[in-house]
Amino acid sequence: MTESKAGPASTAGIQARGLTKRYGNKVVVDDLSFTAEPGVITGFLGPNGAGKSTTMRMLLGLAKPTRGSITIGGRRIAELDDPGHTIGALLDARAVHPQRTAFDHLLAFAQAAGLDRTRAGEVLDLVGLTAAASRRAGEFSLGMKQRLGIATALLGNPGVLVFDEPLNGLDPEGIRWARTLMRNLAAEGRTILFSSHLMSEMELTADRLVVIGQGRLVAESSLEEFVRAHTTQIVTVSSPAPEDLARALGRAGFVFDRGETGNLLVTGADTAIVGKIAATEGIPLEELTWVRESLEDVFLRLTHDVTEYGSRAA
Ligand SMILES: Nc1ncnc2c1ncn2[C@@H]1O[C@H](COP(=O)(O)OP(=O)(O)OP(=O)(O)O)[C@@H](O)[C@H]1O
Repeated sequence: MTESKAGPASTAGIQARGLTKRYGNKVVVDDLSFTAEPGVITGFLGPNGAGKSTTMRMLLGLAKPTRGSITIGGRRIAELDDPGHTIGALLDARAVHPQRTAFDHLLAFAQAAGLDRTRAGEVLDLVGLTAAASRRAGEFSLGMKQRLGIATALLGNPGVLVFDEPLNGLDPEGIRWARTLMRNLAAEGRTILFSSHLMSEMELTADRLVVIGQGRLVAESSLEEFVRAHTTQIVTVSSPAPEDLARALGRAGFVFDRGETGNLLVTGADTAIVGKIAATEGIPLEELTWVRESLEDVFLRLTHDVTEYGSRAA
């Protein structure tokens, strides 16, 4: 391979259009449309069972859509001239032959794809596994298996990379490494689609978010827009006369919850308004500050209604 160390041979985006998958009576992916663009890390976020893996499997031609399509640059995987150089994927890091060494694992994939054996060494290096090249994959920790899976996905130097829960099992240093790697791959113009069920992982890694719940699209936007559109500001206020304060806020039409320390959590207000109400009514205050709803809370709220396992996610 001559182009293996340079950028990808070609890049294209991923487009899902009305993608639907039914298993028996169950619709697991439901009329899903989204895009993932070159040069961008697209985070594919959804609770357990939301349909992320099924969507990725349809992209890779491992499951057949019941309706709709998911394509790379407008072409289904079966229609690509050179799929091995176009798309690489990590679907299940545990799917390794336990007796094979890391190098032999990569060599087997490289040979099947018609790649030079030197490429196996190159990708081992890229994922920091050179020192473990002759160790059996069966002895690897999940984090090391994730690295090996990422190396396998990179073998053909593809322009499109699909990673299913790549941060699972990685330690903090490994997570930082994977984030930097994805960022560098995107900076080279590649399309990166990576899934997670944790907003905290997305928050620090993704540029754009595609959020799904029970197979349906819940949100698709840049991370910035997502924050702007969905996070609400909550004012936390406490007083030695909490019932007077609660009545005053209620009269002013504000919605609030009661916090654990006797404080009131007011949604849709700012500190100036709450302070003014208290001052007008002569109610003394002990604390008056605001907190932004966490993105994890936003994600749980948005997906709760459409989430089969909503009660378990709490
Ligand atoms: N081959 C199959 N036959 C029947 N049902 C399936 C099949 N594959 C997936 N499902 C069901 O489809 C739903 C979506 O599963 P999928 O693995 O795509 O979700 P996910 O978002 O990747 O979740 P997780 O994070 O738990 O892997 C689940 O209810 C799952 O049980």
